[in-house]
Parts: sequence; structure tokens; C-alpha cells
Amino acid sequence: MDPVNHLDVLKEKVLNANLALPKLGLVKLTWGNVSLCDRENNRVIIKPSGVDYAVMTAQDMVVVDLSTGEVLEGVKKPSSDLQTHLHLYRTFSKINSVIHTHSKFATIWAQSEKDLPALGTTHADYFLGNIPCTRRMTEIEVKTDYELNTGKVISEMLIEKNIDPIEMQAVLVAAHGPFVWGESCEKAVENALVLEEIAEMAIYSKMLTPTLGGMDEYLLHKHYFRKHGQFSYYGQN
Ligand SMILES: O=C(CO)[C@@H](O)[C@H](O)COP(=O)(O)O
Repeated sequence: MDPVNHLDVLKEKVLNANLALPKLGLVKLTWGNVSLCDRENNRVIIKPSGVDYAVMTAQDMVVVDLSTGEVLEGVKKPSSDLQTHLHLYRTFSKINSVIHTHSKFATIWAQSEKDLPALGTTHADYFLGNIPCTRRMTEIEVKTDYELNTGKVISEMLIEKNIDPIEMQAVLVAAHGPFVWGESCEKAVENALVLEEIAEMAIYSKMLTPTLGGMDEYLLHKHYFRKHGQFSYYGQN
């Protein structure tokens, strides 16, 4: 496929993933953003900043250099969260698409600065453990480069906790909201939707049973690995 057509195909993918966010009820107004990393060409295609989803087109997508963040193509400003997306792509080579939403229940967990506990198999099918929430950022981090430092607190947390970004494709950013990723735009959208579902389920589960603890570890692993191509865990089916 010639380079121009290849880039057009990627822009369409990014547009469709962005349009899925309001359709799935994961964002309102112009909140949220989706990007795709084209590693072969060292570039990222990302949603334009502040554009109404109702009028957004594939040609509105902004193409930036993965290494420098320089705008390579596009007349609109890239998403205000660009530096967070870039930092995640630069730090974790297996991440190919990043999504940020303000989906209500996941954002409630993020604003509460609580990890989203794994309470059931719906969660376990997608995420291998509690969805971690970052620490609150320092005043300096907020004031110097909030978006870049958002990426840094996410990556530092995953590395410090030895969390594999393939086994945990979502995090909660304190005082902000969820960042989700995947090997494709489509997978990242699926992860963002599931995150919101389990965030809501967890809030009501904890309301009904405040003393509720995390799910059985074996069941968590069994469901996660069964859903991700490994039919046995600890050598048992
Ligand atoms: O996190 C935020 C604002 O808190 C962003 O997600 C905005 O809600 C969308 O910004 P753009 O992508 O349109 O620049």
C-alpha cells in the first residue's frame, strides 16, 4: 500500500475510535482522545484538540513525530494530552494505541485516588489485577508540564509496581481520569468500555457489601489467562 493511502487508513482508524467514545457514552462534549502509534514511520496520529465529535473528519487527525512531538501533518492543534500519549509510546514499545476518557465511574475511582479492585470475572477477563491509581502529582509536576508528568507518573507507577502494560492495559490518574491502551485502536476502545463497566459494578458492589474484598486469586488468573490464549494456569485447567 502506498504511504499516502496507508496514512489515510490510519487516520480513519483513529477517527472511528474517537467517534466510538461518545457513542459508547465514555465521553461528553469534546472530552477524551484517542491516538495510534505508527512505529514503522516513527509517528503518532491523534485527535485534534477541542473539536466537536459531530463534525470531526479523518483529515482533522493530527500527525506528529513520535520522537519530537513536532506536527508533521494537520492544520488543527493536537490533543492537549499529546505529551501523555507520546510518553507512554516512548516508554512501552508494546502499546500501539492510547485512549484517555472522563468516563464517569472510572473517573470517580481516579478522583477518589483508589485502585479499582478486581471483584469478579468481568474484570478478570480483561485486567490481571486491581486497576492501579497513580499518586497525586506534586505542585511542581502540575505547574511545569502537567501532561508530560502525567505520562511519567503512570510509567513510574507501572515500573515500580512491576506491572506488565500488556497484562494491565488501564490506569487511573489521580484527580484526572483513566488512561487505557491496547495493541490496536479497536482493542483500546474495548478496554475503555470494559473499564467503565467494571468501575460502575465495583462501586455498587462495595456499596452493597462495604467489607467486600478482592476476588479469589486463582479465579482471577484462570479467567485472565484463559481469555488471553493460555488455557491453563499453575498447570491446571
Ligand atoms: O483531560 C482533559 C481535560 O481535563 C482532556 O481529555 C480534554 O477533555 C480533551 O482535550 P483535547 O483532546 O480535546 O485537547
